[in-house]
Amino acid sequence: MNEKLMVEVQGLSHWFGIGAMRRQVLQSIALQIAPGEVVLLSGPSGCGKTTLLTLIGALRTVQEGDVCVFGHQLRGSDRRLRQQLRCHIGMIIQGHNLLRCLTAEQNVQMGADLLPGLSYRARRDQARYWLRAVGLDDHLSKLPHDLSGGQKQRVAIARALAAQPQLLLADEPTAALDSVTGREVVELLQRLAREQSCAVLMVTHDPRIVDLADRLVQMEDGRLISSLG
Ligand SMILES: Nc1ncnc2c1ncn2[C@@H]1O[C@H](COP(=O)(O)OP(=O)(O)OP(=O)(O)O)[C@@H](O)[C@H]1O
Repeated sequence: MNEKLMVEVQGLSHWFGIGAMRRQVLQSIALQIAPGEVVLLSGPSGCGKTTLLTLIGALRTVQEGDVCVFGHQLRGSDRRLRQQLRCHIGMIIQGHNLLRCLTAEQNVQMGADLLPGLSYRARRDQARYWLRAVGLDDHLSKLPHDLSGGQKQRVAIARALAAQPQLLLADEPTAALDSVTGREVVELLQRLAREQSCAVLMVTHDPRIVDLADRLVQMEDGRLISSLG
């Protein structure tokens, strides 16, 4: 285990289903991500990208292989450790996952609520800062159903960033965004990676943001087939 790495995956395999329906979706994956590194993960639909992301994000039980996050082994880990680690992992998932009864500002403030020792006002200021950073300062008090798909995606991104994660896992974060906004958002993620030594692993099919990555990793049929630095 290398403690200087944010993520160290070795020999990771994963199966879904039981009995005759059991099917292997990840095959002996190896992946390392250093602090401040932005890694893009791409590959055909169904090849296992989201499964890999959720395993690294401590949202699934590791069946076989090593998954070390911030130097902690997830295989065989208890629920408390996974909960503690998740406080430092930002997730931007497909479908936004915003709370419908909360405004954009309140949704983002939930991210800042994970930071210890901040007053209500400081957490609110954090929420406003990140909403401004994703270009939504005019939409603070809107509920999710009054926002477009791209705006909801930006609120979800602001919420993840407001928690100042050490590791950010993003599943197609630019999918609902136009090319200018998509690039701006990824530039923001890149800046966060640099300034806060946060590691970023992003699933994307978006060729417009490839140049913003430190490394491109390609996946096919549950295997990593290439890694270009
Ligand atoms: N909970 C589950 N139960 C059973 N099979 C699943 C489950 N989740 C995913 N799978 C299957 O595992 C395989 C990998 O799915 P995964 O969502 O990781 O792929 P993906 O590369 O992220 O696809 P996409 O680009 O379409 O989001 C697919 O064949 C999928 O149908």
